[in-house]
Amino acid sequence: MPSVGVCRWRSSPLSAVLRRSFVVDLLPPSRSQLCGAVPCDFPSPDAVGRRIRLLKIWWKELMVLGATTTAASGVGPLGPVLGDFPFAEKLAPPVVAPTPPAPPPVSPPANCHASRGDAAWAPPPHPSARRARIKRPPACLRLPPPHHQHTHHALPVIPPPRPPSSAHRPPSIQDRRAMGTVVDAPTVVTENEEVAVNMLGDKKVTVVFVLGGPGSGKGTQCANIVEHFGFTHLSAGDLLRAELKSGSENGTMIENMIKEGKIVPSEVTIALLKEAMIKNDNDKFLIDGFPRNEENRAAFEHVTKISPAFVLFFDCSEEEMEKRLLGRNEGRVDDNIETIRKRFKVFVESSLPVIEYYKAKDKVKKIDAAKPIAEVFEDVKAIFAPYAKTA
Ligand SMILES: Nc1ncnc2c1ncn2[C@@H]1O[C@H](COP(=O)(O)OP(=O)(O)O)[C@@H](O)[C@H]1O
Ligand SMILES: O=c1ccn([C@@H]2O[C@H](COP(=O)(O)OP(=O)(O)O)[C@@H](O)[C@H]2O)c(=O)[nH]1
Repeated sequence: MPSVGVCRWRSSPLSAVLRRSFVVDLLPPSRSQLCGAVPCDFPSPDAVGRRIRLLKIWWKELMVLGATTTAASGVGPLGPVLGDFPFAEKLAPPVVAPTPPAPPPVSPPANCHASRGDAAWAPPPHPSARRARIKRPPACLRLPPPHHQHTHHALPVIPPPRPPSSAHRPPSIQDRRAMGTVVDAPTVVTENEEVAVNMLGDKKVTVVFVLGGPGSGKGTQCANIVEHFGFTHLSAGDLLRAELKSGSENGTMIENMIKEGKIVPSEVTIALLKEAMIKNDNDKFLIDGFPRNEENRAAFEHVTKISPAFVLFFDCSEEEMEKRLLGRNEGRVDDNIETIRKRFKVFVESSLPVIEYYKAKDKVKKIDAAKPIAEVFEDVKAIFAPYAKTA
């Protein structure tokens, strides 16, 4: 039974908050048999030690199950990664807790609809996992079987970007990246709700994604919406530009991606958006220029547990957008004809599918953005009327 356990570690893109994250992607069937992703934020070397010990125990369990490992670029098998872990040498000789015997076969609880052998079902938490107080979802919430799949899950929906060449094709690196994003407490993102139990805890937030090609007028209209409807404007592009100016460790990478019109890795952008939302007291956010691809979308929903109230889509011809961008005069490194053409291509290939995704959920409000600014805003106002400031 070829099961695959993959592990990687990474540091937060925010240099100010140096938190190490260990992510284990367990691909089916191990994922359901064991524990899914292991959420590990490491505030201190002691905590690192505890988590490493836990991971080692889980690793042994995988071995008991006959798992094999697969290495792929940027992702390493668990064993070597543990050895490479930067804090490992700071630990006293690692005390590996005695591995309890593999748990005996257990039947699913009566109130669980999944049956034994069903990929959705998993045995109860291993005692060692309980000791470490890792939050685990109820067994029934883990990996629903295909015929029960809903759009939102405790685990991210991995969109099918291309048909698998064989039934057992392992997920791509992009799939794994989307799957492996760290979560603190698996929670279901609710459908058709403007707000959900989310990363902001009890604070209910309304999020509107503002999408459209480069130069379609997203930023211009967001400024109007802020003024009239009291939203907070979070431009993903502006956050990335600020991050690169701050001298962040990701600065060079961000700069290169922007110059090339490419999409910055999700974890970087999402960390910035997340931080901005947490810092802000407002409960209404316009997220401008994000998500730019399907991976951005799945990772954002997975990490924040926030589903947008709707998507405001500024529809505009490339000809008009090109004219506007060349006349924008903001000194941006990407407002040159060569990069503009690349950005258009990325928009069509990567961002339009996100709009299609939300269209299928009836969440897209399309605006004719080719009209003059004031006329576009008249259409925008009609959409935002329910959010009119009451004060
Ligand atoms: N409806 C419009 N008609 C003409 N020019 C516009 C319109 N909307 C925005 N612009 C101008 O086009 C440029 C790009 O707009 P911007 O809001 O920065 O686009 P985006 O945020 O989508 O990249 C800016 O110089 C802006 O003043
Ligand atoms: O979520 C985002 C938003 C922006 N960008 C990068 O930032 C650039 C500028 O984006 P912005 O939204 O500021 O401008 P637009 O292209 O919409 O005019 C893009 O081309 C990308 O390289 C990104 O990678 N991810």
